[in-house]
Amino acid sequence: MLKIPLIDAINIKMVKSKRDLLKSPRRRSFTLLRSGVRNKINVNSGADICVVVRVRPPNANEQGDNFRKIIKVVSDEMLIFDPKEENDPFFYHGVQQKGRDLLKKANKNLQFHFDRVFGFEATNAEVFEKSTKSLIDKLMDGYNCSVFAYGATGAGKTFTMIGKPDNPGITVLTMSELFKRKEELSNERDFELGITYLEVYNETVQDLLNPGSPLNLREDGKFGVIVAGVQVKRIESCEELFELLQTGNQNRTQHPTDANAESSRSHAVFQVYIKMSVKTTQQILAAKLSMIDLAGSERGAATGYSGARFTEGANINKSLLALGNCINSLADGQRHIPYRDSKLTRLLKDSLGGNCKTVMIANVSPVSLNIEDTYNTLKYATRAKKIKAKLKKNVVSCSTNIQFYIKQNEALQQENEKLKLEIEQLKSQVASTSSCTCNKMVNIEVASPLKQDEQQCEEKGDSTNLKIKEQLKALFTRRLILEEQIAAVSNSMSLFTVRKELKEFADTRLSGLCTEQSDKADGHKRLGTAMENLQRQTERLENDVEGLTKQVKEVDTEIESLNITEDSGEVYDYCQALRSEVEKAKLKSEADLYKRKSEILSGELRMHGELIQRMSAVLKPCFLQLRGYGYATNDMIKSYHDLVRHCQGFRTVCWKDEEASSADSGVGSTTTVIQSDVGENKKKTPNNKRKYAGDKDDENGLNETFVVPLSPAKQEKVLTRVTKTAPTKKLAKVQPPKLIRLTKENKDPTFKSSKTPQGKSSSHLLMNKTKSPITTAPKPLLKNRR
Ligand SMILES: Nc1ncnc2c1ncn2[C@@H]1O[C@H](COP(=O)(O)OP(=O)(O)OP(=O)(O)O)[C@@H](O)[C@H]1O
Repeated sequence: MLKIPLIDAINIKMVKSKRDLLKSPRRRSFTLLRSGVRNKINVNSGADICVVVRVRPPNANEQGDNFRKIIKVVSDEMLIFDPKEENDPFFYHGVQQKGRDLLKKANKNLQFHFDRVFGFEATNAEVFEKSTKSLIDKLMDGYNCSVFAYGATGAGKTFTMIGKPDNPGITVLTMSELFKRKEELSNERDFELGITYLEVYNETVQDLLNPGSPLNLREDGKFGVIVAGVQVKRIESCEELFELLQTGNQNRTQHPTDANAESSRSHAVFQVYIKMSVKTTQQILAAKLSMIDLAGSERGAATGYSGARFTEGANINKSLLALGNCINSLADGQRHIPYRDSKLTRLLKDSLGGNCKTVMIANVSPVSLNIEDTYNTLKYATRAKKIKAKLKKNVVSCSTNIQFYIKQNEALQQENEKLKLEIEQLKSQVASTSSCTCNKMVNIEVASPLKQDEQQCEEKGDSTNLKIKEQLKALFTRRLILEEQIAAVSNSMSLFTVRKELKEFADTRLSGLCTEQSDKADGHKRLGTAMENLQRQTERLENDVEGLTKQVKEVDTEIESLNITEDSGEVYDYCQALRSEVEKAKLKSEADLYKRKSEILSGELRMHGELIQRMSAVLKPCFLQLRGYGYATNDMIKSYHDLVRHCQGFRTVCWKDEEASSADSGVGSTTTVIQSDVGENKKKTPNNKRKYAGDKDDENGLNETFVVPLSPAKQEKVLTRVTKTAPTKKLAKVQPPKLIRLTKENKDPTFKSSKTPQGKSSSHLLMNKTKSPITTAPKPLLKNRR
């Protein structure tokens, strides 16, 4: 059996003494009434919550003499519950008695005062005028407002809140007033309105405008209660709103009850979010209006339901009990309000008491059939009257506003930069997928002249040209596609080659660094697998290129077979235009390749930079420690200083006979090897500076032999420059230098292989005197390494 939750909730607060606890709830409430407030349950006129009561007219079942009226509306603010029946004379032995019939239950004849009492005849429009219309002012000032419709099932809550299309309820009327006000203030403020329409059914929250899976409630320190995943719909007009409300109501859970054939079995929560920017002050005002049509309270025992209906009723009562408890706690000014007891109270946390202007509409039935429900509702409403609210304007101050905009601006700028970058990336992607683009381009660019030609040809009645052009177009389109494919494949191959080289370098680096054989082996293995993959892919691509090139040849043969020469006139021009399109596409893919290569290489360069930094971080402390403890050999110190100078940008210069060791030291790539032979009479002077090809001021430089690992073209250039320098010319008079291109093949005895880190010899250019300096033991004049 279900309890009557609201009575319990209210009565718990009515316990005055221990003895009261022994009494039944029914007697307890009478105790309260007797103790001073009998016949006048007054409301605290200073209370913040506005409570109005609406008495609905009796329905068809309640008409007639079966039920007596239990509500008498005395004035706009007062009603009498279960009034005394004055015209009900009591006769005893045929004589009219002054007292009442003691066998009949006494009428309660209780006065209830509210902010407003509406009788049968009151329309929705009147209810709106006297209850929720004033909320619009509050909303415009940035205060949250909420409206509750409370009452037993069939008491007229939905009729009051939603109404019918020909008799709209207070939700629609309030909203249309809001729109009216918005229009009036449009010169001063910018408005944004969004609505949500939710239902709480069986302790789950559903979006009525976008039905789906149940939604979760979250609490946010800043924004209060948040319904995760709810869709806020923007609305611009009242008509739009009415449609949305109707849609929502159709999705609402309804089941017939004894009292109402269309009873809503869920709590419907309609919320409007209003954001207003005051144009002059830049203030932002935010407010929320919540309009709640609660599910009808019911007495489980009376309904006699079981199964799903029973659970449904139990949940409705549970949430209404929780709401009653919250109202009691708020009315008593307690600090802890048990909002978390149900989904309904959690959802309405910021709409009930606290920072909110609240209107409660208590709907009651006027006849004795529902006397208990009506009495409970009136007591509930009386209790709610005591809730105090602490209204707080939701204003975003001007300065905060500026900060907000500054932040927003920064965020937007960042986003802008990001988007710019993305656009650039997309552009390059589009360029790299030029195959399709170019394809389209040909089709477009070629199609348009072809169309013009078509017309011209038709005019001239010359269909042969048109036919050839069509053939040409088809062939060149095919060729273009093939060229694109070849370019894509060749580009990939070319990139693979670069990658392979980089991998080889990486392996050499690793070998040079690894101290453990196992590490080396691991590195080699990894590299081996990567290289195998690259090799396989390259081979596959090579096959592809072969096939594609064959196809290109076939296309070319077909084009040639058309025999188009300069004499072919416009057909020739057309053919040339198509050819240049193909060439353009080829050039573009070449450019793409260079771009891609440079990207890879700059990545590698960055990585090298990092690597060097990390190596220095390891090497320097090691060296300092060794030197500090006196373990560093002279060679070590020399090598370290060479390295430092190398890093400073100096090229290392070594004597020819020292070249091998220099190469071994791993700095061979920029080593300039100097071979001196005039040297018999020249002493190695430690303080001599290094000499380079460009040095003009020291004759010592004349006798030097440079071994420069440069490309042949660059070598020639360097040598030309060297031979033209003044001292060199001087020497040339005496003994002109002989240029020898050194390769392994020419087996020149003076050739000394400068080994690359991979151990490969590279071609070097040697400049020395005709007398072979190597045959005599070279005596370096310069001490060029410290
Ligand atoms: N003020 C009124 N004037 C005329 N008819 C009314 C009035 N109030 C309610 N009714 C009628 O009473 C019936 C029940 O009303 P309504 O559906 O609004 O009840 P309810 O409180 O929402 O019930 P439930 O909680 O079960 O959904 C409806 O047919 C409605 O048209």
